Amino acid sequence: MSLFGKLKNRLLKTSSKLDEGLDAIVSEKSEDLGGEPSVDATAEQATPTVDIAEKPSVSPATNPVEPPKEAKPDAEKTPTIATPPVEGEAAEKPSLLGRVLGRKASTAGPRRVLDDEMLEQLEELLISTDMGVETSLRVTAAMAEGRFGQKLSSVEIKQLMAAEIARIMEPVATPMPLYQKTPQVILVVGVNGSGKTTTIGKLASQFRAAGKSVVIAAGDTFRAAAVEQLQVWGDRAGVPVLTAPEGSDPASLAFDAMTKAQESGADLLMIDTAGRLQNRADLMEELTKIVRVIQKKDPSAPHNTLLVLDATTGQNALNQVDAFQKLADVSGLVMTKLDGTARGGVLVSLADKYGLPIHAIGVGEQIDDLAPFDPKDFATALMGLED
Ligand SMILES: Nc1nc2c(ncn2[C@@H]2O[C@H](COP(=O)(O)OP(=O)(O)OP(=O)(O)O)[C@@H](O)[C@H]2O)c(=O)[nH]1
Repeated sequence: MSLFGKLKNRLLKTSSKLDEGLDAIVSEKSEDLGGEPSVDATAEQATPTVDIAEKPSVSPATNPVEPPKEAKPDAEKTPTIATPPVEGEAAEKPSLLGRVLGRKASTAGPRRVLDDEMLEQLEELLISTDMGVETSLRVTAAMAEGRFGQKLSSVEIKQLMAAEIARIMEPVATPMPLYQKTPQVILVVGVNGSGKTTTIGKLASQFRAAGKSVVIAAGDTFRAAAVEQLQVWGDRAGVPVLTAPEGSDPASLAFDAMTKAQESGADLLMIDTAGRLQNRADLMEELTKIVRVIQKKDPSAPHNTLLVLDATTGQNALNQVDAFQKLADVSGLVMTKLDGTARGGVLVSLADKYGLPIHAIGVGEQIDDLAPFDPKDFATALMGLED
């Protein structure tokens, strides 16, 4: 099955929620006209299709290949870990949304005149997928522009919304940057249960597949179960996991791990951290100390601080971004558990509000269930459009 097919299947809950809601809204006051669509649903084709790996940055904070600070090492030109390029794929595969929007909208089925009432219902529908009020308003307003009073079918509405969602998300869809400097240190933060361990395992496996040598440090030293779980994932990925006795200082483990990674010539060091957001002062101290000690070995480290978020927490994910931005210098996001949630809209909200790079999305519990974030595929799958 294609990646898009997988993504679509896995975003089924959000898209079927939208599907049912849209059908109900349109058929509430519908006219089954058939014939030509009264709106040009292909107009959004003008949305620029940007090659993610090569696109220019929208702001320094979202540019993965440009060293954000002097202290950061030089970035390689073609670094894509959560998006390992498949040979020939880019050339052969036309833009998904382009294909979807390039197709004539289905002329069959009921249509409804776009008016204030319908617009409000559409806003509510998007809000129900955790897209947030502001972002939902933005999407529906863009969709309605120049189309007020026109008759729209569900498919046309989906296409217009998908185009707007893809437009919002394009600037944040950036693969995790790889730097020439080794070991590249990746600090992984996020609340307990968000999927940090799983994501580290999946990433390690992708790094290995890309020919990189990886070391993992089990920095949540206070929870034996968390360490064991990380070891399981390290085994799966074929990557060594450095641990320390339960209750020992995570910063000291990070220092040892950094030493080992340097001595063994590892390309990447991923450091798992505790996620006790309930005790922020402690967590902040812990994270600050980890950063301080690894900087003794390399002043430019950590080179990435990945925040792992759980999509099933919906809008609460935004609070977590707020909180972790205060605790650490978050450089990018991974959103997990997008499969099986009806709250996938939160990712749009996050992109709209914070503009932090989204490096990858977790779409299952298996080792290869970490997908590159493709805004067009995501928007199309989120809206339940066909490939
Ligand atoms: N369906 C699904 N489950 C996921 C995904 N990512 C992680 N999980 C599951 O979420 C649960 C928590 O994942 P962990 O990786 O242990 O989360 P953590 O943040 O390390 O949690 P702690 O070890 O408690 O700090 C596990 O049961 C994972 O299998 C995903 O993308 N999809």
